[in-house]
Amino acid sequence: MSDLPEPPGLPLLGHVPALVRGPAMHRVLYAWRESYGPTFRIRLGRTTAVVISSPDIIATMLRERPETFRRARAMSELIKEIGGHGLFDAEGDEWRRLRPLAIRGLKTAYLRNAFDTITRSAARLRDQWMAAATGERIPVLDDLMRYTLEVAVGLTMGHDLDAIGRRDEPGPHQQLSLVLDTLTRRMNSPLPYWRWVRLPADRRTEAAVTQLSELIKERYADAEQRVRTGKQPDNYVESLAEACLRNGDRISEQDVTGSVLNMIVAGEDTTAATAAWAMHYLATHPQVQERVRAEAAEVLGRDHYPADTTALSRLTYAEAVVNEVIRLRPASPFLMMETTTDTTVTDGRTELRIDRGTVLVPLLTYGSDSDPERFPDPGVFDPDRWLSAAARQPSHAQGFLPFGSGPRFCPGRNLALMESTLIVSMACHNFVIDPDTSAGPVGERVTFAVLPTRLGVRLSPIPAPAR
Ligand code: HEM
Repeated sequence: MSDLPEPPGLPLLGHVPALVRGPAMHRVLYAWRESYGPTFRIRLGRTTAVVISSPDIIATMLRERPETFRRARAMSELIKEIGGHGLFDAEGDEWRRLRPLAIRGLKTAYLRNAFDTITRSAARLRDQWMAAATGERIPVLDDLMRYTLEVAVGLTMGHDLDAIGRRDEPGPHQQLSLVLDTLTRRMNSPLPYWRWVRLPADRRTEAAVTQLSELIKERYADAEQRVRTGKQPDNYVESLAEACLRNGDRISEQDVTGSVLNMIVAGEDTTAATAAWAMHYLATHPQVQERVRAEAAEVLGRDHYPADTTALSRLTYAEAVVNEVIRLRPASPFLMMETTTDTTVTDGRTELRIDRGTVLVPLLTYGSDSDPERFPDPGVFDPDRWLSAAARQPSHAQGFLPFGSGPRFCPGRNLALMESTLIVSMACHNFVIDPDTSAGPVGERVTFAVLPTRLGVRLSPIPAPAR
């Protein structure tokens, strides 16, 4: 490890200033990857981390969990401290216990009410956009954050937060997006300042987490009652209650609040960012917009959005748009991991010996926007590439893991694709989308997800008879 190349950094702070102040963090890592090769070292304050881009080594790291590799301890501790401990940051036996519960809970939610919950929120969003004046700047990321939060709360707890309708009223939806900002700020801070002094943003984040935890506890108590009377679970908390009452699974109150919060936070910003980037690409690619519109006209007819999952599954071009957005703007381009033991990994060409406790940063999607071997004309936004037979070849997926891989693969992938595809299709079916750069050019900001900044669009409703 000591012979790995390292970009120039500062004494004490190492590479943190370059990562925080430069362009979005993953872009800085990509630039260093170009100069220093597939494996290099960086210093995050006193911690040395190894950045890895070899697809084979990354696949091994993701597969050998939770035994040999884990999420970075520092990050897990921050999530715990903020009160959001759950599946994402659990390790070892705790993770083995929580993972099947989460998978079963999400499956229950998908099967029973995911579609209705998503369309209810999409309908509210459509109404809100319809009510906006033609030509008004629509802050799509904010709107889509409320959409994904509303869906996540509906699916996990069966509760209608109505974050879209009540957008100007106080509530967790006003502050929840601060959670990832706060986590990121704490992660990048050279000192754990929040243990001595809380900034106003820290206090607001903690208040939002407390508020949501109270809601989860309430909903779980109700779910227990319903399940005791023989009701079949309809959502994630009911599924947890059933596992506890019927199967005797050990689930504490903390398991429930943490798991649900964790699920909401893991799914909200990532999916909202993907849908918001999709709106950006649609606005700047009118010919793609036109094709989504033509597909929607054929599949949806006079409906505003798909009537059922069969209609949704026929929106293949809209889904290709989402996949292409994820290729160019993956919401989670890297992970922060750690080894649990001394180990050696290899991709057949190089062998990397890693000491126990070393922080590792696998670049999950490196090259997806620049490698012409896997993605011809990589810089071009071309949804058609996802409709070709080549898109189904395993080599296409090599080194492109936007949802991770192995035993900790993202359990929310299908939900994220459903939510985003529905927005893409609904938006083009109901509106002409134009870019609005009055706030400046669109940029990127990394919290735990890569979010678009200054993104606005203008929406012109398409009169119903014209559809
Ligand atoms: C476009 C949207 C999304 C992206 C790009 C994304 C990406 C990821 C990635 C990269 C991981 C790490 C996987 C690994 O360690 O191998 C992950 C894990 C996770 N995601 Fe997602 N995700 C998205 C949406 C969602 C949604 C909607 C939910 C919840 C409903 C969700 C819940 C989770 C959870 C709970 C984990 C932790 C799983 C575990 O550690 O066992 N994600 N996601």
